[in-house]
Amino acid sequence: MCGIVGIVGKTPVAQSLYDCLTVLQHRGQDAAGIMTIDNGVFNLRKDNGLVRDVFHTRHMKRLTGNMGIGHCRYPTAGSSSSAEAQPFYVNSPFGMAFAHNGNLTNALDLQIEVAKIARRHINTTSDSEILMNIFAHELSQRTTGLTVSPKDIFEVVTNVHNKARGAYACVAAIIGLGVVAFRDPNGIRPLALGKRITEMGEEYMVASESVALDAVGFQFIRDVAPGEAVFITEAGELFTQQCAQTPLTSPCIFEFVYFARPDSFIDGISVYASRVNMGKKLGEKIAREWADLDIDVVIPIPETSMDVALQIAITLDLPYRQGFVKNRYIGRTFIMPGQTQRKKSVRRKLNAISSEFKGKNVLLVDDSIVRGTTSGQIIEMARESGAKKVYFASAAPEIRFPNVYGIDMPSANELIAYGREIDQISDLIQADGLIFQDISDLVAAVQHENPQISRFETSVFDGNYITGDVDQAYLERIDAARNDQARKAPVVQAELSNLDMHNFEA
Ligand SMILES: O=P(O)(O)OC[C@H]1O[C@H](OP(=O)(O)OP(=O)(O)O)[C@H](O)[C@@H]1O
Ligand SMILES: NC(=O)CC[C@H](N)C(=O)O
Ligand SMILES: [Mg+2]
Repeated sequence: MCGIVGIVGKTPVAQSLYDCLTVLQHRGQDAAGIMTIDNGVFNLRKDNGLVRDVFHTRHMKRLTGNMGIGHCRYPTAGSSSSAEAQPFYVNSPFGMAFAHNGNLTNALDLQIEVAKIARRHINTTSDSEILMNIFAHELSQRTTGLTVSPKDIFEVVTNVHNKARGAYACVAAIIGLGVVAFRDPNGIRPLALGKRITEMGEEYMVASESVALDAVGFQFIRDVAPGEAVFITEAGELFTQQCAQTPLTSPCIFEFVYFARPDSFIDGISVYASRVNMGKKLGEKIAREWADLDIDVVIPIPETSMDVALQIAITLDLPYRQGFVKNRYIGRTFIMPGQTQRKKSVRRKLNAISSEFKGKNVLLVDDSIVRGTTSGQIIEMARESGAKKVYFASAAPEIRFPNVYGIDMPSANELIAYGREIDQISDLIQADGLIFQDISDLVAAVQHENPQISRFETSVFDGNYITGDVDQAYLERIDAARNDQARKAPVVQAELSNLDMHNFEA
């Protein structure tokens, strides 16, 4: 995923940007950055690490200015080098900071265009740096002098839509102009718009999730529409326009399953309510298909599955107990880079309360089973704690296809459900019974909160890639480039140490 935020304020914005990034941290734990504009000068701090580790007081003091953008990164393209932490910077035209959530599916083609036609140099392997240069090139083509109208900005975004494919929710801070944000024509990644009224006037903000607005006292105005661009001038005027010819809201359904915080609203859908609905649907399926099972207690696997599990217990009229304690100082395991790190983290992160398992038949609930890292180890822990039988329920269907739109699942072979039937998956994780949500029920659970949304991005479950440009050859290419084995290769490690030329330590 990745979290993005942009603010045009009336007073310094660094602290608000920082606070927003801390509540968007669940979207990206690998790197963080903030870039502000003060008197025609950019101030930048970015590095690998959690938000709280990247920004120290000395950095915050330097991030002066009433306008700026921020990013927290979960790499899904390029490398994990700190040089690929965002925001990126480009100096022409005007000077621009740029942050991106999502993943381009035509990055290679665009890179060639950027080099040959725009004659711009890309210094990293990040797709976001390419997208920034496409945007900058279109801006330079569209404008001659120093003045840029909202109409110019909207034409630039229209041209970006005509070129870029994949998922992109973006925010750019441009010297002398303001902040521009836009969302791809399918609206795969979320983007919310908010406003704060102060004595000095109105301040505007865009952010990946509405929780970021809540955190700093901005009022939610609405979601940025798929294909739409938002332009907030330096003076604080807001302009918006639809810039795509055929936009069709198709949010990524995995945002609702796992990524987003439950207290966020995305495209008019309460993430929390959608998870409760998932629990109801799955509970009803369990009641239908496992009518004679002897389940004593429902236990969630913290943290994301908790809302789903509680509703399953209510639907089945069974007790709900907290059988695992989560170490609050360990982040999310699924978005960690590399299987070795993910595997080690499960036991450090979760510990069982034996009394809740001893002599009982337990139903463990998780939001999803991706590589099976969590489920396998958790079932083992439940047995070690004395459970008699361990059943397992997943609020998402079987994940059998790679993700190309900003979730780091590049390789089908690494997915536990790839090429396997439910019984085989159950055997692998050593469950006494395994049940998955049906895809139609998952879609219904989310759609129930906003029936106007007719389509969701569901490729990891059904292999239907809505941008229409993902074929087998493409999937093989990203598998070869980004599977766990490829990322361990020594050449990549060597490359990482050479790339960093953006940061400076103070
Ligand atoms: O099958 P896997 O490859 O293990 O992936 C799925 C697991 O990873 C996620 O948890 P994570 O620890 O990332 O975050 P959470 O605390 O928000 O549940 C998700 O909630 C599942 O528990
Ligand atoms: N998950 C994301 O949104 C990642 C953004 C971008 N593709 C990167 O890898 O930095
Ligand atoms: Mg989890």
